[in-house]
Order: sequence, then C-alpha cells, then structure tokens
Amino acid sequence: MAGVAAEALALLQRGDSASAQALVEAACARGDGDALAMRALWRVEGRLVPRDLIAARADLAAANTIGAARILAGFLAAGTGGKRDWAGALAMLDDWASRDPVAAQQRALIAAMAIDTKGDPIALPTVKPLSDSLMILALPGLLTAPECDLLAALSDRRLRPALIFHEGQKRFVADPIRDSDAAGFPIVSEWPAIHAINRRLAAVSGTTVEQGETLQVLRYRPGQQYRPHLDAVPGLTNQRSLTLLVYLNDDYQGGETHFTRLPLTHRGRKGDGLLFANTLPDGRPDPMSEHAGLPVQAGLKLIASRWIRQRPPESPDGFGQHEAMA
Ligand SMILES: O=C(O)CCC(=O)C(=O)O
Ligand SMILES: [Fe+2]
Repeated sequence: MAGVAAEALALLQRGDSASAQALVEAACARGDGDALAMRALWRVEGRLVPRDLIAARADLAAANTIGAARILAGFLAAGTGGKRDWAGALAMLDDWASRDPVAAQQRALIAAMAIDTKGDPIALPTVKPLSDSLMILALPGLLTAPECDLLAALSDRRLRPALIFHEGQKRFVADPIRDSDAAGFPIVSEWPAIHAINRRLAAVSGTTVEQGETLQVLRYRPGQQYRPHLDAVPGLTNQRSLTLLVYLNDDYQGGETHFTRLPLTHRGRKGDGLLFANTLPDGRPDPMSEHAGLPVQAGLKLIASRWIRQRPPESPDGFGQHEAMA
C-alpha cells in the first residue's frame, strides 16, 4: 500500500482520525483508487463513518483497483449493497483474470462447479446419517480438493487466535474454549468462489445462504483443540440451529470431532462435510449436541465451520458481529 492510504493509516495509528478522514475524502474527490477502496472499507465497518453498504459498493466500483475489484465481485455475487448479479460477478472475474491471479483462480474453480446461472448447486452429495439420537450427517465430497485449498490459501495470511463476540462488551475477546487460530470470510472477503461455496453449504443443509454466519476457517496446531461446547447460545432468539463443518485437509493425527454424549468420534477426509443439529424442536440448545475438536497430535488440522441460524438476520448489519476488517 502506498500514497494516501498508507498516510491515512499512519494518521489513524497516531489517533488522528479527523486528519485521516480529511485526507481520504480529498483523495476520493480526485478519484484516487486506493482512497476510494479505503473509504469503502470504512463504510462497511461503520466505525469512522456510518455503515453504508450501498455507498461502499459505489466506492468499490469507482476505485478500480485489484483489491477493490475482488471485494466488488463478492458484493455482486452475494447481493451486498445492491442487487445480486451473479453473471456480473463472473464477468468481473473474467475481466480481472489477466491482472489478478486470485480472480483467475476463482474463475477456474467456479467453471468446474456444477451450478446454475444464479450460482446455485445443481448436484449435492449423498447424505449419510451417523447417529440415531441426534441429526448428524456425513456429507462426503462436499468440497473439491482445489476448493479446500483455496479456502486454506485465502485464510492463511489472516489466521489469528480465535476470538468470540462478547455480547455484553460488544467486542471480540479471546476465546477460552478454543485455542485454534481462526480466519473469517465476512462480506468483504466473501468473494464469488467463497459465495458459491456458501450457497452449496446452504443448499445441502436445507437453509438459505442468509441464515449462515460468517464462514470461518480454523487451524489447529499440535496440542490445540476446541474444548467441549455447544454451538447454540442460551438466550439467542434466532438460534444457531445447525453447524456445518468441512474438513479441509486430512494429513494430521488426532483432531477428531467428538460428540461427548454420544458414541461418535468422526474425522472426514479432505472435502467431506459434517452437518449436525444444535437445538431441540422448541429452539433451545440441545445438550446432546455437545462436541469438541480433540487435540491435534501431529500435523496441522484445517477445518471450515459455518454456524447456521433459524432465520436470516432481521437487521442489515447481519448477526451483529461486525466484520473484522482482516
Ligand atoms: O474442529 C472441530 O472438529 C470442531 C469445530 C467446532 O466445533 C465448531 O466450529 O463449532
Ligand atoms: Fe462447535
């Protein structure tokens, strides 16, 4: 990053957000691409300036930089800040493929997907029930190996110690239960290939893509684990009714997903999904769904995780967990 954006960041780091903003506004007025991209991110984040996804999308379109184009293609794919335009998202990837290797990679992955003209899957894996007492389904071959590799590559740079959103403090805090590293794919990172994957996760779980929380990738090093927990949160009115995990690799030891109250310890092969219910029919957390990611013994475990709510969010801010700008 150079020029105005770097200067603005330096000002922000010194706590001078007024000067940073003035600098960026002036550069935006001159049509500076990096400044427009930066203002777009501010508008998504909604801290320095009010959250405004429509204006953010306009800034991204005007910026015309690789970074902005990646985000804009995702906005078109998902319908963020305006109409959903899957064909437009693909056209953008085609347009940028010669200048942006990530666009080229996404285009190739999407070309290999069995999807319709809206980006929805036309074929889904056969489902295999794993338990009589709780809805737990194995979904072999939910993602292809190159899709797993893309998620791994895109999250790699951003993986950091897992945080959870503290409702009381309205901020992210260190997670006492899981010591893996995590990277989310919030709306600024939900690029077309990721969005198409999210649509597949929605279809296979019988939900809409809007019901899914931010897709996360978790990475466990040897010794790291996700201690026994429920994914449902007591008191949530729009509960996390389902969890969909996808094993992104299989060259590690240990690290099985273990259901503590069932005789079930499961490990998928690379690309396999695991879908399970977290709630009782009345929506309260189901104690039988308690599960853990057992400690990894050797190697690195990578897993994608999507918590799925009973309903789409009521507010345009999503599920209230503001996108970390990672
Ligand atoms: O890593 C695992 O096997 C479990 C992950 C998990 O429980 C979750 O993401 O909610
Ligand atoms: Fe979990």
